[in-house]
Amino acid sequence: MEHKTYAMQVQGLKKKFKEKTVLNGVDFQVEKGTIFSLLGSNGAGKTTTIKILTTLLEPDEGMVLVAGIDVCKDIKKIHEQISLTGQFVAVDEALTGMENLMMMAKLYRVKEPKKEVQQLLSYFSLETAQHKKVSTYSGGMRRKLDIAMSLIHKPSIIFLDEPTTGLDPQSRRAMWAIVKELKNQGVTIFLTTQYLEEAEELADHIAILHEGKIIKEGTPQQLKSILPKHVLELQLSNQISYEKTIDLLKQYQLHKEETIWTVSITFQDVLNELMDILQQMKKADIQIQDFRWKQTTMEDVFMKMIGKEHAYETVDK
Ligand SMILES: Nc1ncnc2c1ncn2[C@@H]1O[C@H](COP(=O)(O)OP(=O)(O)OP(=O)(O)O)[C@@H](O)[C@H]1O
Repeated sequence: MEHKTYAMQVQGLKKKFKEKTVLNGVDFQVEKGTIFSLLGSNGAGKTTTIKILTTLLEPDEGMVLVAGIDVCKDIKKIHEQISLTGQFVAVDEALTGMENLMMMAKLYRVKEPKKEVQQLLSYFSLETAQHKKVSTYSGGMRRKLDIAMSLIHKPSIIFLDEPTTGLDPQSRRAMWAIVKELKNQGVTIFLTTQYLEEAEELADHIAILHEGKIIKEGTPQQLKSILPKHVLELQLSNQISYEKTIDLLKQYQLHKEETIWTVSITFQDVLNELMDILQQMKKADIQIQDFRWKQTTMEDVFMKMIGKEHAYETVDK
């Protein structure tokens, strides 16, 4: 069943812990050389999926091929192809960055360890810190070292489990650049993240895991097209204007936030409807404090897909 264009193929994957079913027939495919992001709420089973794909955990049922190899059959061969960074890989705090890398190079019997290690240190801008103990590193430097260590054996697939959790915005952006560069070099990346905008920024394909199954997948653009594009948020000047607006616009799809006198309107046909609304509001002497167009975010899509109330999907008539 190996497919030339897929780095990973998962079909009918099931996993239970005692009586608790975590994965209940998960299906997805990841094309080679792309970034795939698996999203899900806390406890949805993302880490469980990664553990199965990286051979740390056995599936109960289903087909799981990584680099064309069955995860239940040839673990050693899979290990040559993959790397895992994030929640499980321990960088040794008592060693320097360079020593950590050398340790990995020896573990993988890299032919020219010094040369490879220097290349990685340079690639990740860790040269000046290479002789300092990791315990003195910032969060961003540790993550970079973690990824550098996982690349020493030149894997074709890397698993990044929440690579930017806890990093400041600048380090997150630096990490994004690294992930994109890895993709440019042809590496396939399996990414989990708490930050939906990160998935949107990086992923070619996103799958949403919920209640044991993939409930939606597609490119970020495809997923965002589920929701209306045009949502106008109006902040009214006072309670009377707020109430008048709700009454006046009752035929529209509205989301109301009374405590801040804000009403969001979902449009189908922006131009005509907007002109009409503004005229009616002027006639009714409604005072608008502020307004702005809202962009659909991946978070909006995610909340809608997992059935949590979505601000602009609340129909109040
Ligand atoms: N070894 C285990 N034994 C029993 N239950 C487990 C085990 N590993 C995971 N679970 C349970 O399986 C469910 C899925 O856990 P998992 O860590 O895969 O979720 P996750 O999507 O990665 O969540 P998070 O975003 O919080 O990391 C959780 O309810 C968890 O408690």
